[in-house]
Amino acid sequence: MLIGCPREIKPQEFRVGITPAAAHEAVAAGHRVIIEAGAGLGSGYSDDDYRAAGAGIVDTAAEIFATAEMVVKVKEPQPVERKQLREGQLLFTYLHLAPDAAQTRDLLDSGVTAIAYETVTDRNGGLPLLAPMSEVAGRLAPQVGAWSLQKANGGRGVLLGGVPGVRPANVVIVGGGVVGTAAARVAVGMGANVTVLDRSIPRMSYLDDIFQGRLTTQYSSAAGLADLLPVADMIIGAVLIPGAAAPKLVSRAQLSMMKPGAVLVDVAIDQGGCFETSHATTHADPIYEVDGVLHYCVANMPGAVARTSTQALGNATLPFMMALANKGWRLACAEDAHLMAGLNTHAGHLTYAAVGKALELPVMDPREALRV
Ligand SMILES: NC(=O)C1=CN([C@@H]2O[C@H](COP(=O)(O)OP(=O)(O)OC[C@H]3O[C@@H](n4cnc5c(N)ncnc54)[C@H](O)[C@@H]3O)[C@@H](O)[C@H]2O)C=CC1
Ligand SMILES: CC(=O)C(=O)O
Ligand SMILES: [Mg+2]
Repeated sequence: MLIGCPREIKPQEFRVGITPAAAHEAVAAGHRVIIEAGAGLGSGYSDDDYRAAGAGIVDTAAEIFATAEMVVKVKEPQPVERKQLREGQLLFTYLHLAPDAAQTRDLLDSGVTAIAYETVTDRNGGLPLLAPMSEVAGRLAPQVGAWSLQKANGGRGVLLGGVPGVRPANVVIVGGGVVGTAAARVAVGMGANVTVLDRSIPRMSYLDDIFQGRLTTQYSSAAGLADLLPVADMIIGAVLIPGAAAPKLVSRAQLSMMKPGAVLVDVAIDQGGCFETSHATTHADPIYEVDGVLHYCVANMPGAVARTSTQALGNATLPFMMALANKGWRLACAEDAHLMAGLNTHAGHLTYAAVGKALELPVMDPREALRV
């Protein structure tokens, strides 16, 4: 199979979809790999690193979209990329379609077969291609939140860990999955007073066990979260209902209950955000203020630490990329229900139920799509 990887063009996105190590494995298995010149530079990989792995370097993304049978990326295709996708081509990348009607329309119009990293599942009920980036974004969340709390950045001038004789900051984490757990680890490590809200009691038991009393767990209800708004210095939004638009857990009216200069870090922004006042921002201009409360809503947080993130993502995507290349998407998905869970669009059909529900579009059963 001809596998292509263009340079990411989303603002400040420095990750790359295929590492030299992954290119090497694909070439060793008899596939051809083409990489856009400079695609790896932001993650510290030169064109020569890819050449040494047996990949070809091409000058333009257009060549990749025109020729590759499978396009492997990191972020959702941008409008100029979407115009180049076509029926019979496989796209393997993050999509986050539920909050993105325009992208969904374009993918359906193109006819491309699109497998979304974030909806591929595993046998433990996890999301193996989302998890590595959630590990990164979760660790970054208290770090960017702490920076936002600094006075010069508009925050309330609170140090996360406090100092002897002065209380630490109160950090509330809504959603105790992969992002929430990683965020808790860093926030606890920085000395903050941490509360994690979730709706899964087994998950809260797990957190209670591993943190040994260094954080508090609380069942996530609207009333319980409202009680925490006046005391929180930082709230990290880390909820997920796989593939679906994020539920809105803090309304605009509730911002007035918060301390001026407190910060909301909405990691769930890629699924539309879990605070009513969230809208996606970029690394170039990450923070804005509404009613005195700061919002950090960068939808590609892991891009900030591109080298770590590219390696972590590449480790997770490699076995699935190889299965798709070795078997073709139909056989690979027919043999692996977890990979099939990643299928979001095929030949003009939407094949992911939660996206159809969010966007009020008809959905084809992915098993039926295998026959189309
Ligand atoms: N902004 C960025 O750069 C990145 C964003 N993300 C996003 O972060 C979000 C979280 O991802 P993961 O932690 O991997 O998901 P996860 O599935 O591991 O965890 C989500 C948790 O939310 C909980 N939950 C669901 N509804 C809830 C509610 N109403 N109240 C409290 N908890 C609730 C679930 O029980 C689960 O424990 C996703 O939207 C993901 O796409 C992930 C990586 C990077
Ligand atoms: C998960 C995601 O959207 C990201 O890593 O950018
Ligand atoms: Mg994202």
